[in-house]
Amino acid sequence: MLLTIDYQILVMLPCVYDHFDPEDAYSCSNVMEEYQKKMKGLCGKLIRLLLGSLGLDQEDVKWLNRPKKSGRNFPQVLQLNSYPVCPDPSRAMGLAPHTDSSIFTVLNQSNISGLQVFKDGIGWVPVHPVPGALVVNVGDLLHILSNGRFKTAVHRAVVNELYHRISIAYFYSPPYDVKISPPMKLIDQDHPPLYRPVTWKEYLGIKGTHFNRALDLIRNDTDQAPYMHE
Ligand SMILES: O=C(O)CCC(=O)C(=O)O
Ligand SMILES: [Fe+2]
Repeated sequence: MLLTIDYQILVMLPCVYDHFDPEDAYSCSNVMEEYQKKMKGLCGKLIRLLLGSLGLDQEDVKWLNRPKKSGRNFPQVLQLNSYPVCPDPSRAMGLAPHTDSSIFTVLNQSNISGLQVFKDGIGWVPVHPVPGALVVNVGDLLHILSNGRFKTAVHRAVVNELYHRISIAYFYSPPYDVKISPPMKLIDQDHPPLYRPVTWKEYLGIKGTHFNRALDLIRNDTDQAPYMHE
C-alpha cells in the first residue's frame, strides 16, 4: 500500500516570515492588499460574465448589488500555498483531491507545474502554468447557483523533487448569510433544483465536517424534489 501524506504549508494571513524585518513585512502586506484589490475587481467582472453566459444578470442574483463596504459580511480569502521540494513525490500529496467551496477561485500558480484537475473518463490531467495567465476553478457554490450547469472542479496539487512551488488562491464567495440557490430562470420541469438552498456559512460547516461529501449531502432527491416553476 502506498502511504501518502499532505505536503503543503498553507498561509491564510497576509504575510508570514521566519525571520522578519518590519520593513519587509510592511511592503509584503502592501503587496497583498494591492493583490486583493485587483482580485476583487477581476472577480466582480468575472461573475457578471459567467452569469451573463447563463442568461442571468444582477437582478437574478440580488446579493451582487450589495454594497461591498460591508466587508465583514462579504469576506474574501487570499490563501498562500507553499509546497517544499519533496524527496519522494510518489509518497506525498501536496494538496489532496478536493473541490473549492467558493463561487470560484482565481489561482496564480507561479511557473511550476503541480495543479491537476480530474476529468471523468480520463483521470488526472495536469494544468500547466501559462505565463501571465490565471486559472479559474469553479467552486461548489457556483455549481449550486447554476443548477449544475457549471461543474465544480475536482483538483489537487502534486509536489516534485526539484522545485519549491508556491500558489496564490483567491476564493471569491458570496456574503455569509445569503441563501444560495439557482434563480428561477434556471429552473423548470426538466431542470428541478439539484440542491437545497444553503448559505455559505452553513455550507462551510457541512464541508468542514463532511469534506468531499458535502455537495451530495445537500443534493435534492430529484425524483421527489418539488418542481418550482411559476
Ligand atoms: O496549489 C495549487 O495549484 C492548488 C491550490 C488549491 O487548490 C487551493 O488552494 O484550494
Ligand atoms: Fe483548491
